[in-house]
Amino acid sequence: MGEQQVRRTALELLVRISEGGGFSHILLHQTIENGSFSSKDAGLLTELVYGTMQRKMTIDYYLDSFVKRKTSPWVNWLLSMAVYQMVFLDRVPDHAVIYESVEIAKKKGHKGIASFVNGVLRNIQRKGLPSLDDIQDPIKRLSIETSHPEWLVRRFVRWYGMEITRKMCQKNLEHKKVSVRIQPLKADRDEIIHILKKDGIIGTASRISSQGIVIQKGNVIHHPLFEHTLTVQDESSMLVGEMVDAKPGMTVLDACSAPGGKTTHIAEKMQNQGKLYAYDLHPKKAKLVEEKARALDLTIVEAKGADSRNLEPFHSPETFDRILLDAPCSGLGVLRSKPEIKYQKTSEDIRQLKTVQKELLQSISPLLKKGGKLVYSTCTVDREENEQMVEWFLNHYPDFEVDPDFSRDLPEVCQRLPGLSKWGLQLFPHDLDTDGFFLTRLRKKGV
Ligand SMILES: C[S@@+](CC[C@H](N)C(=O)[O-])C[C@H]1O[C@@H](n2cnc3c(N)ncnc32)[C@H](O)[C@@H]1O
Repeated sequence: MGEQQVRRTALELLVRISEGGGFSHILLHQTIENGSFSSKDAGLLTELVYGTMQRKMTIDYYLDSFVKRKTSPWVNWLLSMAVYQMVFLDRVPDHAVIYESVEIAKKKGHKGIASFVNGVLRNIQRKGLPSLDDIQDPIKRLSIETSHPEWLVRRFVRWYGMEITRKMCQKNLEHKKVSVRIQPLKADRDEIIHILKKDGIIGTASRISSQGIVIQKGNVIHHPLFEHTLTVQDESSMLVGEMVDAKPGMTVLDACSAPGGKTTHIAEKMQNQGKLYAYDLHPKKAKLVEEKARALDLTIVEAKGADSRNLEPFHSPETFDRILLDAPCSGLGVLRSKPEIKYQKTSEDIRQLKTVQKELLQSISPLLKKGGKLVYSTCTVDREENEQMVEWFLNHYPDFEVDPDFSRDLPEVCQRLPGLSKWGLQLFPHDLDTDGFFLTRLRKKGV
């Protein structure tokens, strides 16, 4: 496949993602799996899609003074992709970027569009880009410089201050390393690191989970160990499995389980002994949990499609030793792998999600045994969905408290992070190079 075909595919994906036709990481994965991409082509495709999407607001700022007429979405994305390569990538010389972009414009549009694209890009080359220093307001500047909508930057700054917000927004522009979790009933972490090394994949032991390996070099997805022994999982998510504190023989509920990364981790911690009920609102997604558990030989998992706001027909009060509520959330912690989220989410979405989070907490909490533990987690950096949600819950359910052992039980590397508060731990992406993530562990009083 030639580079021009890769660029055309990248353009199609960018248009689709921006029109809400799918998440970037899923579409990229499917396109690469189904197409005949060499690993070099797959690398370029990923770079173009992620890079252009990540930097869209900065690129729009640059393009603004050069594009004086309304353009169709694909032309806008074609120009954006070209600017991304000219400004942020060294690998292709500008004249080649302009040539390729004009060729694509000719094929996809007509001569007029091709000459418009040529004109804009040559103008940029000749005149240079406007300076970001012209933006006086520091919030606006950070917003444009790091491509995060202004309302979001204001929200972050209000809660976490300018310094943390800046570090987080800058981190969100970087590539994220892949990490995997080993199935400990099948393999030993050091052994796996050794096997991977022999196959040219360099992995290092996670500081967050005893089962985690951070991949420093190489592609683990096509390794024969994948699927039956290894699960791709961000280290922040592994922290959940560590903190649920599930033991062999317990009865455990995972209320929002799909696609099953945390369910299977908990089942591993239980050494596949006891019972683990895993629900998800969408039966199709619950099937994924079942498949994942089967692939890892974890037979204690029973996955079902159900609304966890109404589990009464299935379970009596005070049934579970442990409950995980990995709640549906705004996803503002995973902007490195789903950059489009930052442009699509609204404060109204957050308001609606908070209602669901509250309803879930209300309905599952009676199912926990006295003395039992409930982990509440989200993959977002949003105080309303995190700390304030915990505060609301504890105010309304005085039979719960933040587990006094919560911070003591955290891995050492998490114990002095700035996001640790009396409500739980807010991990920022720049803290430990993970996703942004929140978790807390609550305990039902009475024993
Ligand atoms: C953050 S994801 C869970 C990720 C999962 N714990 C993992 O580690 O793979 C939240 C999940 O909650 C599910 N969900 C949303 N509302 C729900 C509800 N009312 N009852 C059960 N599941 C729900 C969504 O379908 C989604 O799969």
